[in-house]
Amino acid sequence: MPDQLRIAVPNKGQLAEPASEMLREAGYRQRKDTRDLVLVDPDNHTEFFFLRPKDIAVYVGEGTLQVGITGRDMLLDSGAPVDEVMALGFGGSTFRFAARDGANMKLEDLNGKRVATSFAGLLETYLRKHAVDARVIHLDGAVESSIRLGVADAVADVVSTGSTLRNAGLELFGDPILESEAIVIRQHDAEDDPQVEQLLRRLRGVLLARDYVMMDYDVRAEKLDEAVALTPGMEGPTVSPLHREGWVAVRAMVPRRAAQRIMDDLWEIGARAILVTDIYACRL
Ligand SMILES: Nc1ncnc2c1ncn2[C@@H]1O[C@H](COP(=O)(O)OP(=O)(O)OP(=O)(O)O)[C@@H](O)[C@H]1O
Ligand SMILES: O=P(O)(O)OC[C@H]1O[C@H](OP(=O)(O)OP(=O)(O)O)[C@H](O)[C@@H]1O
Ligand SMILES: [Mg+2]
Repeated sequence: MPDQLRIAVPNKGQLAEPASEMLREAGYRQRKDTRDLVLVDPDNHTEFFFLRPKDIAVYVGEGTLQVGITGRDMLLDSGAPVDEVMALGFGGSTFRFAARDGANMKLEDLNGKRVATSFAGLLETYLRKHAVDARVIHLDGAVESSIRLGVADAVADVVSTGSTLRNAGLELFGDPILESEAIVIRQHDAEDDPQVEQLLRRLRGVLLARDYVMMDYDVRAEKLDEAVALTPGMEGPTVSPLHREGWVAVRAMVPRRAAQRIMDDLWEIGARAILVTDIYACRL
């Protein structure tokens, strides 16, 4: 019997719900009560620990938990000895500088100034790399208010829609510091672990099932090459005989976003009975 796989999952905030949803889709049990801190999934020999997203890299870095889900910004901020092993496509945000609207700040202008952030590690690394000598004011959250309240001259914060910044009367400046999203992390140089490999395969399957649909259609045999160019599939489409002289049936995975355009193009070359279905789960 293998040891339990121990996985760290955000207990609250922007990543908590989508992370649990993805694990559920990958066939794992997830908590029903958002106050639960631990959940055992005996069928999968897995234990889930619900922790603050910022702490997850610390636990995984110490090796007490083999795998965790957190934000890329939080991983880099922690400085923990962990690696990003998979991007999960949700919890997308950009880490950016902002200052009072109309201040027209540039990165160099931060020399000698105070910059408030809740990602001090990430910010200090960036300032050092760009040889900017600013004082970093470490706050826990609601960083946007710090300028108005006289605690800082600029902020470095997570931006998604930008509405929090706008409401606080701030404007962005400088290049984006980091593009972040939810990721899976593991300890540096972690040994191969079949349970972890299985988790990653399952998550990859969920991502594919979200991003791709299955397309089926009938086409004249002489048009098959043109059709296959439109729907190359993952490893080549399945082509089956059709009980109709001169026609074949084709089945291939296509990107969900492109499905309507591909259907139009297939129709143009004479394909008919074009069907699109959701993929419930997959392993490629
Ligand atoms: N508004 C947002 N939209 C999308 N992603 C976001 C947003 N705010 C934060 N994130 C991302 O979600 C991850 C977790 O951030 P979150 O704000 O949930 O944690 P936190 O600040 O520690 O918790 P809380 O805000 O509940 O105190 C980070 O990687 C961050 O980049
Ligand atoms: O660009 P927007 O779509 O407005 O989102 C960005 C805001 O979302 C996060 O705040 P959160 O609710 O996590 O609060 P926090 O500052 O206390 O972490 C982040 O820190 C920004 O304040
Ligand atoms: Mg937050």
